Amino acid sequence: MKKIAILGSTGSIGTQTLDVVDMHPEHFQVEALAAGSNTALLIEQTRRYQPKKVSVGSKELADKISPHVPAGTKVYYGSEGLIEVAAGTDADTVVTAVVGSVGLESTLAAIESGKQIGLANKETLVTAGHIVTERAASKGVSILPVDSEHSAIFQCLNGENRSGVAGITLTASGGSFRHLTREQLQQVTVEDALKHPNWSMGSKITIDSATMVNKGLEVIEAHWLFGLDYEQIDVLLHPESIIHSYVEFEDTSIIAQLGTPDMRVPIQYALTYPDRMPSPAKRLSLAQVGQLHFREMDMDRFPCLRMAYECGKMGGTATTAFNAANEVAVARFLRKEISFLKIEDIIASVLEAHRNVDNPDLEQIAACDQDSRKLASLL
Ligand SMILES: NC(=O)C1=CN([C@@H]2O[C@H](COP(=O)(O)OP(=O)(O)OC[C@H]3O[C@@H](n4cnc5c(N)ncnc54)[C@H](OP(=O)(O)O)[C@@H]3O)[C@@H](O)[C@H]2O)C=CC1
Ligand SMILES: CC(=O)[C@@H](O)[C@H](O)COP(=O)(O)O
Ligand SMILES: [Mn+2]
Repeated sequence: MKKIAILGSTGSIGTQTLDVVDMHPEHFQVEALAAGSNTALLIEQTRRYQPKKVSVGSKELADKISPHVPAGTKVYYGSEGLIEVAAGTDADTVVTAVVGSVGLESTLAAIESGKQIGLANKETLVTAGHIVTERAASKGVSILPVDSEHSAIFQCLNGENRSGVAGITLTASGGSFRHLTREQLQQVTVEDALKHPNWSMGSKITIDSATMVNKGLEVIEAHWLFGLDYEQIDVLLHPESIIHSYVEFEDTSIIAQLGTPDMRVPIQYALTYPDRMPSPAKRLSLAQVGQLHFREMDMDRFPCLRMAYECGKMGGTATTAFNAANEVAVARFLRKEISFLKIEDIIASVLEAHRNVDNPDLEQIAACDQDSRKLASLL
């Protein structure tokens, strides 16, 4: 029986993690759940899974749900509540599925208390990868990837000697606007941007996919998860999202991981590794798929990917600034305050103003995050 805690249980990854639990109730016990503001769903989840601790975004929401949760469930709130859910129970594994760098503190708390991490919250590694990976290593804690591309790479590397790895390639669907030219991007709407061609995901990551920021975040995530140089990490356009990513070895062999696009597969693998169990995902029939397509990534069409590589190579607080600027810009786009193309303008302007700090500590990361957010909200 594996005991799990989920940060972001009401979101896309959180609810699919609970689908995995439902598939294998004899294998998993839910110890704790954290959500932001979806109190109705959190109450439903709490009644069903009877966790020992739950947390919501604010005191008001905690007061609202308290009368409706089972007597054995303690209710917490805010950033302290998130930390309590991450670190304050007997959970073996914490699935980090909140969106944004708000997940950093609770992920570090989970690591500090020796929990394995099922990492969906890529922004945490982007904003403070050196600190998160160092602390995990010093605590002997594994960070198991949930992100589909990183799960693919993780699976391809299974049993391989790392010295034989030449490089990895992350596949990218191209997002909602992959058929549009940059001219045409001037007219696009929030509603159109939220229609991802292959995956059903939360709104922030769906916009990140359309701007190619998602792949940029994933390049940086891969750098930290697998200890690879940026020169060893490539991105390839693959509209079908069937090949989830692949590793190329020194002898020219390539090992890829394939499957229908269904996040329950990588989520489950992160929870059951090194074992595999049946999944409700649809089986892949290559005969039915017939053809797969690939295109080289055009950095002029997707300048956010170029900026992500530049920040990753620069290191220091550059990736923190990139991430913070993007979080604010995407939130503004979703509120219909700015156009789609303004997202990349904001990121570029914040990076231009950014003064890099090498090997930053958490305080310097927090300062950079705040400054970048402030500027991004004014542009
Ligand atoms: N969705 C996917 O398929 C994939 C997602 N990821 C990554 O996983 C993470 C989650 O994405 P996704 O599930 O799509 O996002 P969603 O927006 O669907 O869900 C986000 C979750 O985080 C909760 N949340 C947000 N802010 C806070 C907060 N301050 N305190 C506590 N909880 C909070 C939300 O609660 P509430 O709704 O109650 O407010 C919700 O449960 C992201 O980092 C994303 O990049 C990676 C690969 C694939
Ligand atoms: C499901 C998943 O892992 C997402 O991060 C996905 O990768 C988004 O798709 P694209 O970024 O390739 O459009
Ligand atoms: Mn991904």
